[in-house]
Amino acid sequence: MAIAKIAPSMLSSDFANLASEAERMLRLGADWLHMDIMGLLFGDAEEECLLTWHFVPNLTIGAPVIQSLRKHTKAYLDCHLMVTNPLDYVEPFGKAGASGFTFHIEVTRDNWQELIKSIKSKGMRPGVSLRPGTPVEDVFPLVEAENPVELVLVMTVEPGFGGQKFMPEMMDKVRTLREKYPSLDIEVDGGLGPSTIDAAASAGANCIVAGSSIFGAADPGEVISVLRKSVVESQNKN
Ligand SMILES: O=C(CO)[C@H](O)[C@H](O)COP(=O)(O)O
Ligand SMILES: [Fe+2]
Repeated sequence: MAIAKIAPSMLSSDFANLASEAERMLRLGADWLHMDIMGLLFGDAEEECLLTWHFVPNLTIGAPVIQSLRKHTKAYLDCHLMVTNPLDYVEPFGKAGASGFTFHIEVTRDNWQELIKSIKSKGMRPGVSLRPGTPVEDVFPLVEAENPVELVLVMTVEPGFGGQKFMPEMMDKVRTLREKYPSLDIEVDGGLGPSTIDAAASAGANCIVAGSSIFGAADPGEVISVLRKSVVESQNKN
């Protein structure tokens, strides 16, 4: 059975105090720290990408920040790369101490085999993510490959920003993946919190990313335990 992992999205933390925010999340029960890397070239149309030079309309952090944080924690750093050229970042993220390296399928149609191999060669765990408009079938070959991804991240908001509304219709993708791959790590990301977790957990998600609902709560530790309880209870029912 895929183990429950609660991953606070550090995008909602106080970046000026990243090390202490990370330590606080781990002390409150987090399993992983989700690091949102947003940068060059992420757009719906290739032409749009070339014009805007962004994959999402935002910029966050890069490998130097991962390297700095790594000096303060041994935690699993679950890196979600919203960039159009992930292959260029494998080496710097590997050197910086990233644990998981999740890239987007939309920008890796031609080179995902090379990318997975490269991620593993740098000692990281490969994952693939899909935007809300991308069909779930697109990631099947990557899970079934001889050298497969070990995690599928189903975006439950349009990538780019924290604090958006959860898209329940994405749960069909999670259900499909869970039926096909009983022990796969299936991660959901965007708008997760106490009011949406049951939908994700009952669909079969086991890795839960949550930013604003944890960092914005009066009692973040309580939110982490509510998220975990929902995943564990759903798994026990099945
Ligand atoms: O990948 C992301 C955005 O692209 C973030 O991980 C995600 O939005 C988490 O934030 P929140 O829980 O506040 O929705
Ligand atoms: Fe993310």
